[in-house]
Order: sequence, then structure tokens, then C-alpha cells
Amino acid sequence: MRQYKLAIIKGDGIGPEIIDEAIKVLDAVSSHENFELSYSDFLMGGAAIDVFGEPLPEETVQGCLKADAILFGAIGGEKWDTLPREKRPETGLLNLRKALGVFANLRPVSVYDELVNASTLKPEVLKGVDMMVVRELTGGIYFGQPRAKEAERAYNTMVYTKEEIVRIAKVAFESAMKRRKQVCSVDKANVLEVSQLWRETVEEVAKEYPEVSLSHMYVDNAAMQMIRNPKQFDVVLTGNIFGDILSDEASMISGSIGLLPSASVGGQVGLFEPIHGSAPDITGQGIANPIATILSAAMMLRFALGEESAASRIEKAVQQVLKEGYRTKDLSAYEAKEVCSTSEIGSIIASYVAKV
Ligand SMILES: NC(=O)C1=CN([C@@H]2O[C@H](COP(=O)(O)OP(=O)(O)OC[C@H]3O[C@@H](n4cnc5c(N)ncnc54)[C@H](O)[C@@H]3O)[C@@H](O)[C@H]2O)C=CC1
Ligand SMILES: CC(C)CC(=O)C(=O)O
Ligand SMILES: [Mg+2]
Repeated sequence: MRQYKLAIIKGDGIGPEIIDEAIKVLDAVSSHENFELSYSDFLMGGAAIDVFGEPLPEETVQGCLKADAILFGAIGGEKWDTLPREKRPETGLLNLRKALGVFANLRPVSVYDELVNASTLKPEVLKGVDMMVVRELTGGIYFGQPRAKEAERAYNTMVYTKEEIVRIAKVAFESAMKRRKQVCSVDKANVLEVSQLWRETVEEVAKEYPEVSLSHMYVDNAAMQMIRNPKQFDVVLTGNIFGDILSDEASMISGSIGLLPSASVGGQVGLFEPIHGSAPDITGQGIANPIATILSAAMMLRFALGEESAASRIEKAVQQVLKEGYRTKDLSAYEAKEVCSTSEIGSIIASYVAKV
């Protein structure tokens, strides 16, 4: 029997609630598809600060490096917000991504027919949206030096090397080759030198992919175009901060940030994480939507473990459950037959895995 070792990082806030549901679904699909998963828990973020005094213990990095894949919930919360930057949960996540070398974050955005009314956008604008945001994840302004916060002045630096741009651009073009063969590179080349290098380099990489059409868009326009006409996008290639912001925006095309999964790849081991954070405002209420995490687990099965059939079984189960009108609170206003708790919808999806 095929066996895989997973590192599990539940994290903070709703992290443990949503990961528990993803594991329920993984257990259901593995028994059905005849492979075995073993889980090892590791601490990170605020949970690790409380135990070890640091957000990313070495034990967690080593455990992750030994795993076949990592499933991650979310980190952060008010309790740790006053700590200096190096000690914060968010820095732990950035450092984990860097330590794993996962420079490419793939964030697919699509619209379920059943949720077409869940967005504030019109159904005709939404129907058929299918885009892939390819976000650079281990460079840019979140990592650049120098950085400092002084009493009267603070600064960060956005840096990209040509090598970093080439490798993420290749991921975007390879993705486009399997899709509708269009890449829209999003930058701010009208004001930022780093974006000028980004644009020139993406142009160079494009020459290796003559079948793919490349366009460029400034990030402010891209934010507007995503709402005006999201169907125009196939692959959106962008840097760390722009991709972070645009993908949260894009989640509202789907209807809720609780729906969007992601795969952080390109390193030794893949990290699979919902795009949202730890949602302290709803923690412990049993109302978080676990679908983004469940779909991240599906991406993990596909990209890290090569279990395509299991991955698509999970995706079909999620679709069927939404079709039948089961909704968590974030989506409850939209043709809900039944409003479910986090745990209820996880169990329903797990039970549908065998039926689809
Ligand atoms: N990958 C990660 O672990 C991330 C961590 N964070 C951290 O999370 C904390 C909260 O950050 P926010 O800016 O509030 O962003 P957030 O993504 O945690 O929440 C934004 C809003 O979306 C809602 N939401 C998020 N996930 C949901 C889900 N699965 N189901 C239903 N509703 C959901 C929340 O209730 C909140 O109203 C901060 O400490 C932040 O630094 C933020 C983003 C990513
Ligand atoms: C620590 C943050 C950069 C996390 C975040 O918002 C994200 O990766 O989407
Ligand atoms: Mg974000």
C-alpha cells in the first residue's frame, strides 16, 4: 500500500478547527483510494511562541523537511501582535516558506455555479471565471533588506533578483501551457525599478513559450479589472505583496475567503495552506469555513503525492455538497438548504468522498 508522511501545522485561531476537518476528509479519501497517511503535528506561530518562546522552532523545520508534504492551517492573533517583528507568528510563517524554498504560491480562483449569487458581482460577470494567481512567495518587500522601524522613520525594501523573477515566471508560463495559454504579469513598472526588471525579465522568459500570449498590467488597474471583468484572466503572475492582496480580493469572486486554497511549491517539500489567516473574530465559534483547507489538502494530494484521483474526488465532493445546499455561515445567505457548523460540513464532505 502507498504510504505518505504528512507534517501538520494547525497554528492559531481557527487553524486547529479547519485542519481537523481536512484530516477527516483525508482519512475518508485515503481509505477509499487505498493509500495510508500518517500525521505528525508541529507547532508554529503563536502556539509555538507560547511553548518555545519562538514562532518557528527548529524541530518544526526539521519535521517538515522530513515529511512528504505539509498541511498548514493559519497563524497569528492579537495576543502576539505587540511582539517585535522577528518574534511574531507571521515572521515564523515567512521563515518557514524561506526554509522550505517554496518560492511559488499557486492560488486558483473559480466560481461554483451554486455560489454564483454569493458574490456581490453580477452572475454574468462571474460565470466561467477560472484563473490561477501565481504569487512569488520568498522574495520581495516581505523579505528585502534593509528594513527597520525607528522612532521617527521606518522603511522596507522591495528587492527581486533576475534569477528569482525567471524561476517564478517559468512556473506561470508552465501553468499557462496547461490552461488557456495566457499570462498577465502584474507589476508597478510605472514607478518601481524592481517592477521594471520584473517586466523585462518576464518578457525574456516569454520567448521560451511562443504559444503563450503575455500581457502586462499595473497592479492598481489589475485590482479594478478583477472586479470589472475577472474572466479576462487566465494566469496572473505577480510578486509577493501584490499577489497577497490581489488573491484576497479575488476570493470574493468565489464568494468567501473561506473557499480559496493554495499550494506553496518549488522547494524540497510542498506547503499547502488556505489563503486566509487565523480569523480571530470567529475563532472557537464553530463557524469557520474549512473548504479552503480541504481544497488545499486536495492540492497536496495532486501536486505533492501524485494522488490525482483522490484529489479530484475531494474536489467533486466539495462541489456536490455545495450543490445540495450545505453552507457554513459565511455563505449562508446564498441558497442554503442547511447552515452547517465547521465540523458538520467537514463530516458531510468526508461522507460524500465515497459517493462521488
Ligand atoms: N497564512 C496565515 O496564517 C495568515 C495569517 N494572518 C494573520 O491572521 C490574523 C487575522 O488576520 P485578518 O487580517 O483578520 O485576516 P483573516 O484572513 O484571518 O480574516 C479576514 C476576515 O475573513 C474571515 N475569514 C477568514 N477565514 C475564514 C474562514 N475560513 N471562514 C469564514 N470566514 C473567514 C475572518 O473571520 C475575517 O472577518 C492576523 O494575525 C494576521 O497576521 C493573515 C493572513 C494569512
Ligand atoms: C504572513 C502573511 C504574509 C501571510 C499572508 O497574508 C499570506 O501569505 O497570504
Ligand atoms: Mg494574505
